[in-house]
Amino acid sequence: MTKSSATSGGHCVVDSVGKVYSSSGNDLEIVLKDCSFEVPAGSLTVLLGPSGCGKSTMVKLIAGYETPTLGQVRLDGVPVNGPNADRIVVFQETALFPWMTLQENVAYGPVQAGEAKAAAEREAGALLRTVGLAGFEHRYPTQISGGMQRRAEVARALITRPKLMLLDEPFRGLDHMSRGLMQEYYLKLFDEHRMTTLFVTSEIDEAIFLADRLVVLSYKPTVVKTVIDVDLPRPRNFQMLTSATYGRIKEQALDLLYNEALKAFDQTPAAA
Ligand SMILES: Nc1ncnc2c1ncn2[C@@H]1O[C@H](COP(=O)(O)OP(=O)(O)OP(=O)(O)O)[C@@H](O)[C@H]1O
Repeated sequence: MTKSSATSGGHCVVDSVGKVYSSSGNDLEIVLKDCSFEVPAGSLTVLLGPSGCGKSTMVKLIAGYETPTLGQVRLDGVPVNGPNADRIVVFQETALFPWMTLQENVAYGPVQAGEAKAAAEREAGALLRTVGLAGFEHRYPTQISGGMQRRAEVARALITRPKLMLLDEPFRGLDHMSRGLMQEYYLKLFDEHRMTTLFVTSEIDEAIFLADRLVVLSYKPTVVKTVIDVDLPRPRNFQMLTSATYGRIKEQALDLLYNEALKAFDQTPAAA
């Protein structure tokens, strides 16, 4: 995907969305309660909230894998009624096909959509180089590290030119150093393509480092506590983590999250 071919649009509106699950027996659990926020087109919006508050549930509703109990999700004004290639989700777990090379994996979507294999693989190779996988195009997923798999995963999502990228804790489980590098790779791609992104995390530093805006969630029943504009310049670098602006945003987000994290902790059943 070249800069000029980057997809436009992707303005996502989450409008008064609620989600109730029925658990074992007839008990109902209100996970999301009247949540409203927007992902502006071309923005990198981060959904930040304590573990278990319903972040993945929100991603599933926006992706169209599940239906809201109340409210509506809209993409560029059109109500979301199910999954569609205009919204691509990258999960924490790898979904690469183990029997295909990285290049074949990344080219898979366009080839399935009818693009010539050679052209799709050329583009796949270029994207793999952008995410730092030059020289690994012909390796199989089991022959590379977890961090490299995540990068190939992002390349595979990008090649389909979705209107909205949904990344659900894609770097969770990686060691500290790999996670930092992954954040840098994603920011480089974002600076280049400005693809509309909703990035989900429970890590506050990751959230601020990446975001144009933070949507901070409470604990269940979950509401949007606040939206914080992250007015750090782009391109970002790790020196910014010690800036006064960064400190101010972190303090604001931490104040909100601390009490919610305590609630989450209190509701966690004690180990037997
Ligand atoms: N399919 C389902 N059926 C019933 N309850 C569900 C279902 N999916 C999620 N839940 C409930 O929704 C709550 C929120 O789960 P979710 O995975 O969305 O949270 P999360 O914020 O993404 O968590 P984490 O940060 O730990 O990944 C869970 O505690 C669970 O009780």
